[in-house]
Amino acid sequence: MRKIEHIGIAVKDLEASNNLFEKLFGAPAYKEEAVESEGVKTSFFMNGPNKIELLEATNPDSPIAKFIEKKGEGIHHIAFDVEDIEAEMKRLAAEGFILLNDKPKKGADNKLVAFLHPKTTNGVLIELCQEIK
Ligand SMILES: CC[C@@H](C(=O)O)C(=O)SCCNC(=O)CCNC(=O)[C@H](O)C(C)(C)COP(=O)(O)OP(=O)(O)OC[C@H]1O[C@@H](n2cnc3c(N)ncnc32)[C@H](O)[C@@H]1OP(=O)(O)O
Ligand SMILES: [Co+2]
Repeated sequence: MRKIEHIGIAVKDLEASNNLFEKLFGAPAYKEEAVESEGVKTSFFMNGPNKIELLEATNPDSPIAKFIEKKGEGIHHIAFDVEDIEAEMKRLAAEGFILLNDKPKKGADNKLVAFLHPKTTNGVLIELCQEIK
């Protein structure tokens, strides 16, 4: 794992949160993207070297809808940039972490992604991200 790729924040209303984060950072989201397989629409902000992903649920079964129902809005996951996602998944599985995917899947912002179950990572949902070249 290299650096933090992004921090994911679960929000109820993407448009309202886009306005809020635009005021916070002084610059608008550089991208909006829906990811149907995850039941989310997302927006991305850069602040210096830091990337923030806002996520709104698009259906009641979405992980974001369930998370907001239980815990409310807030930090949902931390994503780490990896060079070789399949090798990293294999390494982490051998270390005893529970992976939520058998293989990498297409995420947002041109990434292949995979998740580790928060019950094996001190209650924090971890995402692995590999840039698609
Ligand atoms: C846009 C694409 C991509 C990107 O490119 O960046 C994304 O970021 S997609 C983000 C949304 N997708 C995901 O989160 C996929 C991975 N998540 C899951 O598979 C599930 O959400 C889960 C983590 C397995 C939980 O699902 P499930 O067991 O069905 O939900 P429950 O509501 O029953 O929760 C069980 C248990 O887990 C706790 N939980 C749930 N989410 C989180 C979280 N984000 N962080 C910490 N803990 C979480 C939840 O509170 C429950 O705990 P207990 O109540 O103590 O049992
Ligand atoms: Co993410």
